[in-house]
Amino acid sequence: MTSSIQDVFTHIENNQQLFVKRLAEWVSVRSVSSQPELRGEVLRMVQMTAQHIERLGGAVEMVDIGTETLADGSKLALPPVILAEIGRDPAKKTVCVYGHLDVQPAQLEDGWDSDPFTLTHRNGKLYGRGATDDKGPVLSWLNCIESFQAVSKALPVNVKLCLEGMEESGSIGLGELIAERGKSFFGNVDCVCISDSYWLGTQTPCLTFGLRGLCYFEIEVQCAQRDLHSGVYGGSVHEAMTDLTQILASLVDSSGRILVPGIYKSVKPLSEMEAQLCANVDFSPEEYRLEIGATTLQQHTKEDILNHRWHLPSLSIHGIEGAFSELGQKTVIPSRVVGKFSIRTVPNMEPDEVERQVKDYVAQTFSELRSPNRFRITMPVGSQAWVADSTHPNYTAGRNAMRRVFGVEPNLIRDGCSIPVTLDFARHTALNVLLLSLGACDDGAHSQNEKFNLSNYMNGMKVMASYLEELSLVLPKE
Ligand SMILES: NCC(=O)N[C@@H](Cc1c[nH]cn1)C(=O)O
Ligand SMILES: [Zn+2]
Ligand SMILES: [Zn+2]
Repeated sequence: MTSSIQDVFTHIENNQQLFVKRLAEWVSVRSVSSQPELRGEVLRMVQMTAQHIERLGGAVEMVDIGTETLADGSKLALPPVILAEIGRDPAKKTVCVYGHLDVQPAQLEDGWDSDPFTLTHRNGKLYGRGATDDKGPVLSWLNCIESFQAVSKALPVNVKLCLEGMEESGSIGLGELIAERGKSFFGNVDCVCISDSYWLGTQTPCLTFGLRGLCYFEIEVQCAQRDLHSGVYGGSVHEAMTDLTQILASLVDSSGRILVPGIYKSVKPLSEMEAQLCANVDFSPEEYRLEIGATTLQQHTKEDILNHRWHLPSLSIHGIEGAFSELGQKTVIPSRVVGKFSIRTVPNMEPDEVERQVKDYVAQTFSELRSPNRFRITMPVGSQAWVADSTHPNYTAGRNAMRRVFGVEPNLIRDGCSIPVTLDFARHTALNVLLLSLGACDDGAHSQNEKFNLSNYMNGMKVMASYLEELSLVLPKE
């Protein structure tokens, strides 16, 4: 008797302990792509995943994508990209699953309640860096495929995998690979699925069809050849931090309005359909405020909040490299500081124009300080916003799968974060990309105490299994 999708679901349910243990192994690898000293860990994570796919009978290619040049001019090898395939039945459709194996930095001292790289199960939540962004979802795909195999149910579609180790650092090198393999590895792919985004709330599942882009800036100011005692030298040096903080303060006002001249001129006006979408989704401003622990928000209605998160640019100041930030009262004048901020871009903003506007404005602001210090501004990462065709059968398959597992209609939403590869697929292929969101809004991606709900982990694997079956039914036959 052939196995059913219910048998796959039952296998998933019966192997919860094994799947949690595996996630713990993955989270324990400190695959932080932004810290060069941990590049070996990113490589180890990629190799572990490749071996896991091979154990599932997959064919794996580890593609060398070269090196990156660090701020000091040195070269560092980029982690290879995994291009793999499980199932090559020419009679079946093919989906390509994308995910990333690198994570954002984390340390206990940031305010975690447990070691960020030790998966900790508390009250039905699996706490650890990468649990939701994006190791949990990537591992879910492999567990899902294993569950089909375990009950001897053939995969309904062929599955290709594109897994990288640099997403949290701007997916360096991936775009070129997709361009190069657009007609080969990606040539027989029918659609793409990415699970690297989050629900608007904690209960209603979501499909995401739009993301903001990201323009990341670094402003370097140097006032001396070494750090200086602020008592001995203070008052006689044009301090780099003084210059930098005045520049940063000139970028955005307390209402969140970006002060760079012309930055809003290319923003696409809100359409009636977009306004309606904001009005229809299941989202509570009060739940959102309480969940993030803010006393008040910049906006107060559901529509206004979502419009600002999805359809309008925002500017965030992230930190200052070289500034003193430890506990205690170090009395130093930092000789060289690098301020870091980013602008989330929305449709029709172009990264090149944003770069020009920001650089002109910051240079003008710096010149008005009449400072003799050395100054430089760069934009290491720049990407546009991304919006998919949510009427594509790929979205129908996602919707049907979510409805089957959760018993409710998923919300169709946009998100304010960025996933660079979505643009690479749009630029170099004609493939539809579905963001099959598995994480809850309070998962804390990039934040302290990042977590993945055990229920989202387990139900997510069932959604994936059901999505693969739905794809085989809804994708048009040739
Ligand atoms: N889960 C998606 C995500 O977190 N994407 C990052 C992408 C990034 C980070 N630095 C450069 N790109 C995001 O911050 O949106
Ligand atoms: Zn991610
Ligand atoms: Zn992330």
